[in-house]
Amino acid sequence: MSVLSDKPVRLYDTTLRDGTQGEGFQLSLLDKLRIAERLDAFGIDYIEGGWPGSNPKDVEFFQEAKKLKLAHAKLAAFGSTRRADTPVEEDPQVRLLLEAETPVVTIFGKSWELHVTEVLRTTVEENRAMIRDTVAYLKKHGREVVYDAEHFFDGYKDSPEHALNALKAAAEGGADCLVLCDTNGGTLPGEVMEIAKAVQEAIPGVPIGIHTHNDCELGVANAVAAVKAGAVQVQGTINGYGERTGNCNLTSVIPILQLKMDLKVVPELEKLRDLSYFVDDVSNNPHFARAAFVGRTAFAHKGGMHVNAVQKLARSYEHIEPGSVGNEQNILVSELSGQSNILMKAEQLGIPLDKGSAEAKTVLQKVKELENEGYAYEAAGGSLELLIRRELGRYEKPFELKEFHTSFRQYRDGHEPVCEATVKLYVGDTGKYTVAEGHGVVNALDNALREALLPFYPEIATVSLVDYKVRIIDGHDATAAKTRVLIVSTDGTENWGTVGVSENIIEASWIALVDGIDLFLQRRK
Ligand SMILES: CC(=O)SCCNC(=O)CCNC(=O)[C@H](O)C(C)(C)COP(=O)(O)OP(=O)(O)OC[C@H]1O[C@@H](n2cnc3c(N)ncnc32)[C@H](O)[C@@H]1OP(=O)(O)O
Ligand SMILES: CC(=O)C(=O)O
Repeated sequence: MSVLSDKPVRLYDTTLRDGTQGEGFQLSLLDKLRIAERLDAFGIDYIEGGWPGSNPKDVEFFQEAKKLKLAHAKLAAFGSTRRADTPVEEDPQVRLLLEAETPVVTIFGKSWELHVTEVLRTTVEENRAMIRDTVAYLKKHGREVVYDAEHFFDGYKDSPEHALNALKAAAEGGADCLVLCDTNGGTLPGEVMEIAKAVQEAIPGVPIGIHTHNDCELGVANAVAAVKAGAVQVQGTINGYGERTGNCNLTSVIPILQLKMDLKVVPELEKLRDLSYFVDDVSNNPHFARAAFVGRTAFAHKGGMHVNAVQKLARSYEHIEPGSVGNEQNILVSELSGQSNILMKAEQLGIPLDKGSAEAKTVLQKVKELENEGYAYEAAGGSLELLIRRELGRYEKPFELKEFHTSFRQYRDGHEPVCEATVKLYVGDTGKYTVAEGHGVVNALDNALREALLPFYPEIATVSLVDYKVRIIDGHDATAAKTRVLIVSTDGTENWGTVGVSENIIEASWIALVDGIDLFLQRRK
C-alpha cells in the first residue's frame, strides 16, 4: 500500500512554482533542489517543482531532481491544457510536461466562462475539449493527473452549470484529483464549503482538492473550510509565498489540520519552524515575526497580566504547546510588565527574586521610567540584564569611562572622508587614552573603545557588532525629539541587544555600544 494512501489529507506544496510567482521570491536551481529535499524530509506528499514549458531552469530542475533520493514525496510537473485549436500531441508545452518524466502532472484549465471567451478567446465547447483531451493524453502516458480548476469559485458563482461542465471534462478525461482554485482569492469560507459540497454531489467518486490565495487574508481559512467539506488535497506554499498576497500558508494549515482537526498529515510537526526559517533563508527573505505558529512572536508574552498567568499555567494564554511546532515561549519586559515579567527574566539569569520584594519593585519601576524616557527593552535583552544586575547588586564595573570625542573630516582633494574617535577610560587605577579611525562615527568609537580595553580584556576580540538600528522618538511636553539606538552584538555563539537613548545620536549609540561590551564582560565574570 502506498504511504500516501494512509493519509486523511495530502499536502501538495507549490512553493517552487506558485511561490516563485510572488514578488521578491526567486530561487536558483540549487535552491529549488535543496527545498525539494527538505519538503520531502518533512513529509510533504506532492512537490510541484515548476513549469517546464515556462523556462529552462524548470526543465533542468526536473532533470536534476531525478537524482534526488526522495523518501516520500511525489514530484509534479505543472503546465496548462493544450492550446485552443492545437491537437494535444502537437502541443510543445504538453510535450515538455511528459519529458519532465514525473509521476504526477498537474494542469490548470479554465472554469470561468469570462476567461474562456475573453482570455482564451475560444468557445466553451473547445475549452472542455482542451481540458478533456489533455487530461486523457497524460493519463494515457501513465501519469497521475491533478487537475487545477483555475477560478473555479468565481466561475461557479457566475454560472454553476458552466463551471461544473468544465470540471466534468477533467473527470471524463480521467483526472485523479479535481482541485478547486480560488485563483483571485476573493471567496469567503462559507462559499468555499457550500461550493465544495455541491461539486462532490455533482461529480461523485473523484477526490477534490483545494488551492487558495490570500487576497482576503482567508487563504488558510478557505483551505480549512474545503477540508471540512471533504477536500482531501491541500495545495499551498511554505510561509505563504506566492502571487500577489500569496498562497494558502502551509506553515499554518499543517498545524491546524494536525493539532486542531486531528488529521495526521506530517510525522514530525516539531520540525515545522525550522522548515519555515529554511525557506526564508534560502530565498533570502526576512522571517515574518508575527507568523502564526512559527513566528518569533507567536508565543511572546508582554502584558503583565498574561505573563503572570502563563507562569502559573502556560495554556492560559497559549492555544497550543509552542514546542509542538518547534517554537518556544518568550517573555518580554517593557512598560506593560508586572513583577511577574521581571521575576521570569531574573530566573532566566539565575538570579532568585521574590514577588513583592523591594528589589522586584525597584527593577519594575526603573524599567517603566526608562521606557517613558524612550528606552525599549523588548529587543534589548542585554541592557535589561545589565539593569537587573545593577539594581540587584550583581554588577562589577569593568571600566570607568572618563570621556569620548568624535570627529568627521571631509577633504577637498577627493580623499575619502575620515571618522575619528578618542576614548579615555580607567580600568582600576590604570588610565588609557586611545584614538581610532572608522568607516563611520560609531565604527570609530567602537574601534577606540576596543583598543582601550583589549590590553585588560583580550577576550573582547571575539565580540563584534551585527546590527545597528536608529529610531527617532517624538518629543512631547516641549522636549526635543530623542534618538533610540539598538545594537546587536555577537561573540560568534550568542547575540545580545543593547539600547541607548539620547537627544544626541552619537551619545545614544555610545550608550548602546558600551552596554554591549559591558554585558559581555559581566557574563564572563
Ligand atoms: C493561475 C496560475 O497561477 S497559472 C500559472 C501562471 N504562471 C505563469 O504564467 C508563469 C509561467 N509563464 C510563462 O513562462 C509564460 O507565460 C508562458 C511560457 C507559459 C507562455 O508565454 P507566451 O507563449 O509568450 O504567452 P503569454 O504568457 O503572453 O500568454 C499566455 C497564453 O496562454 C494562453 N492560456 C492561458 N491559459 C491557458 C490554458 N489554461 N490553456 C491553454 N492556454 C492558455 C493565453 O490565452 C495566452 O495565449 P494568447 O495570447 O494566444 O491568447
Ligand atoms: C492553478 C493556480 O495556481 C491558481 O488557480 O491559482
